[in-house]
Amino acid sequence: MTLRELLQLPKSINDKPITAVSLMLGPTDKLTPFANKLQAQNPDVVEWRADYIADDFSQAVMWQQVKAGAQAEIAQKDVSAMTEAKLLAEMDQAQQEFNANWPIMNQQIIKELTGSVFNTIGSFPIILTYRTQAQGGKGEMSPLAYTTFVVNALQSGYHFAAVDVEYTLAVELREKIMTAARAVGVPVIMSYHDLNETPNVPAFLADMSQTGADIIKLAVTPHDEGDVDRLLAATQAADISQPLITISMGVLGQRSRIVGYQYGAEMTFAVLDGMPESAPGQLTLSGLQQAWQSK
Ligand SMILES: O=C1C[C@@](O)(C(=O)O)C[C@@H](O)[C@@H]1O
Repeated sequence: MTLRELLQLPKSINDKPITAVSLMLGPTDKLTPFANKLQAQNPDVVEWRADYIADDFSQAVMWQQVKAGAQAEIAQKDVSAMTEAKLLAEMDQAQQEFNANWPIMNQQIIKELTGSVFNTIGSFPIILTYRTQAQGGKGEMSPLAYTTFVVNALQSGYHFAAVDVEYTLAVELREKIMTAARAVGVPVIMSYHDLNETPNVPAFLADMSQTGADIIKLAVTPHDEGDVDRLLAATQAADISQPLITISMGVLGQRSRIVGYQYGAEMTFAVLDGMPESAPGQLTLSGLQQAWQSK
């Protein structure tokens, strides 16, 4: 099956790869300007980089907010030391209750976050990605909290075109996400970023292919042109059953984003004009299209 078929995208009218742009908005950013640019520039899919927002609604952050409110209330009261001790004990109790209620609250928060993304840009197929810091993203959640976030988003009732799972996540957590994805008919992209070098690409692709994921994505860092060639050659020679997305990052690797499809990379990530890149070396969508036209 091709990646286009897996993601249920319309047939390509040219031979070009699927174009993806990333949505990287934080809690105070507005979605509408992004949505307007999206309509105007029209990529094939949008990757929701949830790591830009999810941590602002983590259990620790939400408890800090609740606690600050309660503390402000106590501070306003003129209370004796004894009463204060009692109020602090009540706060402990409140924290325990908060923790007990957290799974349900978390579910609700994630549903609302997902809903706001789908209500604004849901006319585009959306890939769900939570990228950890170790893999080049902003996400600082624990592996378990990351897993819970992704599982909840998958179960929120909104249908994602695909879900990204980091290859570095523990096998049992990866399996949890894959099981949840399968239950709602969402294909899994197993992804790995090497932010330092271009490793042994054939070995990596073969190992990643064993995970049972539907799509394999490998982004690496070149030190010279030879590294970029190596990535492209390994993409072409890959003997795995899943569709592939391979990227050589940084300016040096930029040509992999333009010509990678000729070697078998079925999706390429670009930037909407006037938006920040989600990984080093991304071209603008218009720059990418110009590069294709001038070939
Ligand atoms: O995995 C990828 C590919 C990417 O890292 C890139 O190099 O374009 C950009 C990320 O947002 C995405 O999740």
